[in-house]
Amino acid sequence: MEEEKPWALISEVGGDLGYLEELADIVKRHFQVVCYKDFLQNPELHGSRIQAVLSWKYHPAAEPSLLRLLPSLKVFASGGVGVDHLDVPFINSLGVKVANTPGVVSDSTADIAMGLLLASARKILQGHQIATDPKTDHIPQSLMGVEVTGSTLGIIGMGDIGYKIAQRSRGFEMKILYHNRTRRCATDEHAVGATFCQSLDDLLRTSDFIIIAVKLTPETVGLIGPRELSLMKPTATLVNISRGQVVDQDALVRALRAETICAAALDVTHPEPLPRDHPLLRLPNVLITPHIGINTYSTARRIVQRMVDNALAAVRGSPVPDEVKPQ
Ligand SMILES: O=C(O)[C@H](O)CO
Repeated sequence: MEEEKPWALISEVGGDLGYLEELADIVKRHFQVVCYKDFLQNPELHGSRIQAVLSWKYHPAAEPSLLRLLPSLKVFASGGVGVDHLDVPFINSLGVKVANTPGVVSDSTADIAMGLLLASARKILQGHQIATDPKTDHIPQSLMGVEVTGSTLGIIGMGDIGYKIAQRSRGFEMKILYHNRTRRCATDEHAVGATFCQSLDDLLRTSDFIIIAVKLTPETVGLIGPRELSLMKPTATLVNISRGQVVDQDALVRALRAETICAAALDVTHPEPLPRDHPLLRLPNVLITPHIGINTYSTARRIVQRMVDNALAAVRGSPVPDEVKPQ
């Protein structure tokens, strides 16, 4: 007789995890699935049998009051690499493991960083607007962009994503500087031609493009504040694909308004989305995307498969491949 599949709680199909039926199907191969809204209809019935939560970005089941309704829960399997939306020590204190999906998100996140850099430097969105505006019959001078090829790129945070960004920048013959808590080994540096910059200030002073790829931790909150922005060249562009909290947004607005830096391209903000009247949404030298760094079909499939692998391991009592330990 086939063994009964364990139960998992996911978001509603059409919601985050299940935005493609296909993604929910990957989970359903291994789990009996309860969607969040069905769970809320009858928390007593479902709560006692759910052993895994599979969550993509923020999930309301991460709230302590809800977690307490899941006495059989063994694992909170989160999609993506950042777990800043989860209270890991609290979840662990309930005997529940936390897992993320590092590695599988790096390529698509590095791609979006390069996409933002290029789109901002070469004013691709403004170009599209002009090209599609029926009233426009000339190309304004303001559409002159910044040359990417041969420029200096400063990468803040040289983990997997930062490294993939460096690999991509080589194709643009960029001079690559990086700042990281720990220096990469000489082989890694050589392979991408990256130079370690112990001093963040030096990196900020010399880079034409700066990409932030650090994790959100208490140490990185506000890492780029008024002082750091003031060190950047007036021709420099700041790209953030990490978390909004790493940049002091008020200071960024001031720097962009005063044009003490040239532009910013942000896949992340704080909060997300920004209030509709936020000044960052009105500035002509800002490009914003709604945290879509990992949003590709193949990355999504890999993430969900990885969440399933982590969840199954926890349910079976095996070591969880991507377990996140409290910092
Ligand atoms: O952390 C990540 O992997 C992405 O930013 C999605 O949250």
